[in-house]
Amino acid sequence: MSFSFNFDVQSQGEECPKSDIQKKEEEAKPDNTAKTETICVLKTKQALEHKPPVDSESLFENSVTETLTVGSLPPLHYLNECVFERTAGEREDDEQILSWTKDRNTDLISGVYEGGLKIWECTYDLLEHMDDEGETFLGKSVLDLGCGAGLLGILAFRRGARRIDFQDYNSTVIEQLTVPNVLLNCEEDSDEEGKNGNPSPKKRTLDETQPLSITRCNFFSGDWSSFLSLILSKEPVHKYDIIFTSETIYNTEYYPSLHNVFQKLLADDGIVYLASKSHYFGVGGGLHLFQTFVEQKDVFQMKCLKDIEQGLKRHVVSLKFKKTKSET
Ligand SMILES: C[S@@+](CC[C@H](N)C(=O)[O-])C[C@H]1O[C@@H](n2cnc3c(N)ncnc32)[C@H](O)[C@@H]1O
Repeated sequence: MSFSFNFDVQSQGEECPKSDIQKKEEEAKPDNTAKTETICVLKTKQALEHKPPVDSESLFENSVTETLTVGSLPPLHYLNECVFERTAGEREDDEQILSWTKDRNTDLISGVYEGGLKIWECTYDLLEHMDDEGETFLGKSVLDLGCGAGLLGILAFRRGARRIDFQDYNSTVIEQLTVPNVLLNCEEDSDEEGKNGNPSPKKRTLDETQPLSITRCNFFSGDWSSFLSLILSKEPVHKYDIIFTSETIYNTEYYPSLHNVFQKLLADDGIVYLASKSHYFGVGGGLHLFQTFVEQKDVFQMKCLKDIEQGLKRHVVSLKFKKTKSET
């Protein structure tokens, strides 16, 4: 598996798949010059809620399923990303990101495709950290923010979380990758049975009252501001006990909307687990810039949980609401 990444910050005059809002703006512009500017400036995508399809068979056509095992965590199943290279033309892809990323061999096109079709390195770091920490997730409400393949949310799902919401910028990622991956994890693995049919220690960590049913999961696409408005529009407003977010702080432009999601949607005693590289070459963001941003906002206490020194430096951190004086 390759961990290299190619950022493609949109250059002038190139044609690329566009978000609905970008398309609308272009229609209103009379000439091509304005069109190019619009593509470069706007990075918004209207939030949508996605329901899993009734007939999901076509999602798995010509696919190869992989299984990831980390320590004592339940095995996590997912589609090998090479399926999109072979079947891009046959899949639903209004955003055209499957064919675009295949042809351009790019990991990220800022504001168009935010990288969700591959599993990024820090997801593995965060899974390892969750294994070390032994979080059970029982009865918790979890958000996998910028989920891509959704392995962090799927871990919470397999471990008995009460509600798991998945959000990705791209609707194609949600429909073609996240939803199929959750479906692949809806059956218990036979190797979780212990000897004589008794539950193994692994299986006992699952909440027996929570069936592995996709009805516990919700799926959203769209940019973070729009996603936040959508969640806040539902009464009663839902707050999350745990927010996972891996490799989502590469672009400093998105820090205000990301921070706003944390601030508005995290439960008072909730926790954000964030995993990131120290620095993202090519786009400029990274953990230290985000930490400065968080300190300036003065809402969250950020704590380092794990540093990984091999290869590009990576980190796992947590964010919790700062306590007011009366609470301490
Ligand atoms: C590099 S991918 C990481 C995917 C996954 N978390 C992983 O670690 O494999 C970054 C993710 O952040 C999300 N993202 C980035 N910027 C966003 C924005 N402004 N609004 C909404 N989502 C965004 C995208 O959905 C994308 O999947």
